[in-house]
Amino acid sequence: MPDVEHFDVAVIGGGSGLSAAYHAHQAGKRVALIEARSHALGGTCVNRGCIPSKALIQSAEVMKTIREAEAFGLTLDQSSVRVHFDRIMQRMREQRADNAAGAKQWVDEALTPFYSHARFIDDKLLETDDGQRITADKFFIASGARPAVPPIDGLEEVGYWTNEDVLELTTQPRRLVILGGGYIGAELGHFFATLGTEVTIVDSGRTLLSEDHEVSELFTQEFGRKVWLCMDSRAERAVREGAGKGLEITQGENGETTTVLADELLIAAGRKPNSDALDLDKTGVELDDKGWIRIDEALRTSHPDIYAYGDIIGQAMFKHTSSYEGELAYRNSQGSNEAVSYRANPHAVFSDPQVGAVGLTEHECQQQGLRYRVAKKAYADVAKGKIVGAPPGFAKLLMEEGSERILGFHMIGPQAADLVHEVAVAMNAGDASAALIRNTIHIHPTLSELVRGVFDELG
Ligand SMILES: Cc1cc2nc3c(=O)[nH]c(=O)nc-3n(C[C@H](O)[C@H](O)[C@H](O)COP(=O)(O)OP(=O)(O)OC[C@H]3O[C@@H](n4cnc5c(N)ncnc54)[C@H](O)[C@@H]3O)c2cc1C
Ligand SMILES: NC(=O)c1ccc[n+]([C@@H]2O[C@H](COP(=O)([O-])OP(=O)(O)OC[C@H]3O[C@@H](n4cnc5c(N)ncnc54)[C@H](O)[C@@H]3O)[C@@H](O)[C@H]2O)c1
Repeated sequence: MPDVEHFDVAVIGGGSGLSAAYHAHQAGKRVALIEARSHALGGTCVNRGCIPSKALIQSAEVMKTIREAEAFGLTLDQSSVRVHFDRIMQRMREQRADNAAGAKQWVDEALTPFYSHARFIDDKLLETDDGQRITADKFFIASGARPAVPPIDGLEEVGYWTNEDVLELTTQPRRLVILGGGYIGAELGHFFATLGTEVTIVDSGRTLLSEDHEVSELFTQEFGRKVWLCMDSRAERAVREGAGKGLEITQGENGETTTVLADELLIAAGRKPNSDALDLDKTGVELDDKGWIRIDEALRTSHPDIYAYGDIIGQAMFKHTSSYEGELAYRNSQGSNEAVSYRANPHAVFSDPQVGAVGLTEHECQQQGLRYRVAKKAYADVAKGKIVGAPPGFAKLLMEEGSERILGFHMIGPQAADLVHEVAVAMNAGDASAALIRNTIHIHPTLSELVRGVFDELG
């Protein structure tokens, strides 16, 4: 029988798992970190998600600036612009490797790493594939999620990419069909389309993105200028025609069936939890019917010494959110009792236009029976908005009637992801009063005047 090594804390997953591990290490605990992929510390965000996708999108943003130069009095020979796809991909891979190496260095120095796949073989007893056994006082499961592939006839035979395969490309596809117009479809669609790939997005919804309805509507309208959109569409089967591949789709309830063809097919239709290979039945940790780990407000599972956070709990699947959850879960494991709160949890879609938001959408305000007031202001309404070219886009504020509490804030347009933060800070401060922003002097001329301006509307 292999020896069992005991730790204060054991963390499964070297992505946001590093958050709980970091706080445990800072507190002087002996920490075991179990990660199946030794070359990919930092998990999805560093290796398959945030970092590589944003590195690619940066190249698209530069291309957009070149394409729009004329409007700012700069004439460029557009036909001389060359896309070196291989260099763009190489740059992304270097950034990814650099980040992963930095994370690995810290793990190797600060923690006790086990680079192997782990599963529970008993209550509070883990075994790795290479035969090591680990017990701990407290466990943290941060084993994440992977691409969900819908059961579409013929898909496996025809072949497809996920966001992970895209990162290994060396040549640019001429035409691409993307199934799914959520975060990944909007972001990678922006990357490919801006660099000249003919992109078609197929989605079952009526608009792209699950944002406040006015943001989703404007996004769909603007994004539809550079990609083909097949909305309200059901994928019936995957097909191959000559060298091309694509989807047979039906639009609407009784709509016609058509085929959308391209060189390649990218599936971006949501995520699936990595709970299936952990043998959680040995621990009593409960899953919901889709396999996400059930947790309470303290991020504790149904086992008192096992916590779970990050994508594996299926809530707000963002890097910054899982880092926050990791710190909270660690504190709760040490006697604190703080409830997780997503009230002021911001998010962004790094597409074109860009989206940034925090708090409730207008539909959520209605569903919760809240009495609210709405204000909206366009980029073109502020000086800096005009200076940057008066792009389509706006800021939208939802404020509670009477209390003046900020309920939600939504932006679509340049720098929306950065601009939304001051509202998140205000929502975290005291009574989350809209007056906090209204009474703050903002620099002129900046796009932050759009944020202040929309608060002024309800002053
Ligand atoms: C294309 C894409 C772009 C994204 N862009 C953004 C963005 O811009 N901003 C943002 O905030 N979020 C973004 N996200 C979401 C973000 O990446 C995730 O929410 C976050 O990385 C989740 O972290 P996690 O630790 O829960 O899971 P992961 O990072 O997936 O970590 C789980 C780790 O556990 C390991 N593991 C799993 N099972 C076991 C086991 N049994 N034994 C040992 N190891 C195991 C895996 O190898 C993995 O390394 C993006 C996601 C994708 C897919
Ligand atoms: N900027 C960011 O923070 C960022 C970026 C990328 C990914 N992510 C995270 O990764 C997660 C996964 O992203 P995603 O884009 O795969 O999922 P998503 O949930 O954002 O979007 C999936 C889309 O696919 C559509 N869809 C699903 N099945 C379909 C089917 N059979 N036919 C037609 N349409 C279908 C849905 O209607 C939806 O619009 C996100 O939820 C997000 O948490 C975050």
